[in-house]
Amino acid sequence: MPITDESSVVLDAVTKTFGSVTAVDGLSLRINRGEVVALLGPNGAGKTSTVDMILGLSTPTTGNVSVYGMAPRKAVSLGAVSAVMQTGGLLKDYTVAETVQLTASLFTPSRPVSEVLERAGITDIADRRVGKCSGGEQQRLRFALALLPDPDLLILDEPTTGMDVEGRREFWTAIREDAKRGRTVIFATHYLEEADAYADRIVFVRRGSIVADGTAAEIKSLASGRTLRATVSDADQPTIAALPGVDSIDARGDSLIIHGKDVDDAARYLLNNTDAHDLEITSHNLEDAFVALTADQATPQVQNPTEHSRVGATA
Ligand SMILES: Nc1ncnc2c1ncn2[C@@H]1O[C@H](COP(=O)(O)OP(=O)(O)OP(=O)(O)O)[C@@H](O)[C@H]1O
Repeated sequence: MPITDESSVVLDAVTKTFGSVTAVDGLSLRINRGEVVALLGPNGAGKTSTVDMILGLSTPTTGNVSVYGMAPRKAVSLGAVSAVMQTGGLLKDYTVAETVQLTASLFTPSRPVSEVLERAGITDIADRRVGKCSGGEQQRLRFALALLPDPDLLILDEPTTGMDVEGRREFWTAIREDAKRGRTVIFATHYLEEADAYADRIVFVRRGSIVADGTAAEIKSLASGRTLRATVSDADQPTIAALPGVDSIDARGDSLIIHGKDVDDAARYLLNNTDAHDLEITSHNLEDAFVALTADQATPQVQNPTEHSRVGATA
């Protein structure tokens, strides 16, 4: 269907409660066309609840969700949105091609079977029975099925759970290749490396709210800081602790571990004034950011803006 709205998905102050549990807590988010967005967060953060509302499988308790300016269910019924779910929906005795053929007969219009098999990278296993396919192959089959209506928006909820490394890599290669055509992709994951490798934008969700929104590099920079390790026997720790940029010092035998936003001054001090050697400076990675963002105490450097268009991480 021709889509004119620049935004694929808009969530406006969306809350979803289940009894006394608040799964989604006043979440606002705008996803533009062509973005590949990871909803990243720990277990129970509210990712699936959010995805379900975008798919029209459930409705917000308060707030509003629109997909291409429509109610989600309408967008799904028009073929503008497809989903690749984790489990279910496949009959083990059919072959891969028969499964796609059968599903294609439900859609009018539908992309050709051979085309979606090709795009999902499963042409070579078209004659294999579904029951004999690996987890990764079955997920690529689900991906092929999701492509039949040629959706503008593809939604994947933890699509690679239980898959081995190779299966995951092949699955994501197929998704990424397809996304190059301009399809909007939203996927929920708690695999940091998946979000890092495959998303243009990471929306970090914690306890039903967005705590960070930006590129992987921007999210990583939220765990901003460096660690300086050195072997040193004569360092004056109070002097180092007072240097600009230094947050904390850990002494372990002859090793000194200095943490801080910027440890260049500390390195300079050590080299000029002590017998320090074997200096090593490391920066934090996405995993550090994940730990910082999911820590129980709210991290002071992370804001929680109420409106999330492509704002970048808010450090
Ligand atoms: N149908 C439901 N009834 C009751 N509570 C629910 C229901 N669905 C979700 N919840 C609760 O809402 C919270 C958010 O769950 P949700 O599945 O959205 O999180 P998630 O980020 O997808 O987690 P995971 O990574 O473990 O799948 C959790 O506390 C969960 O137990």
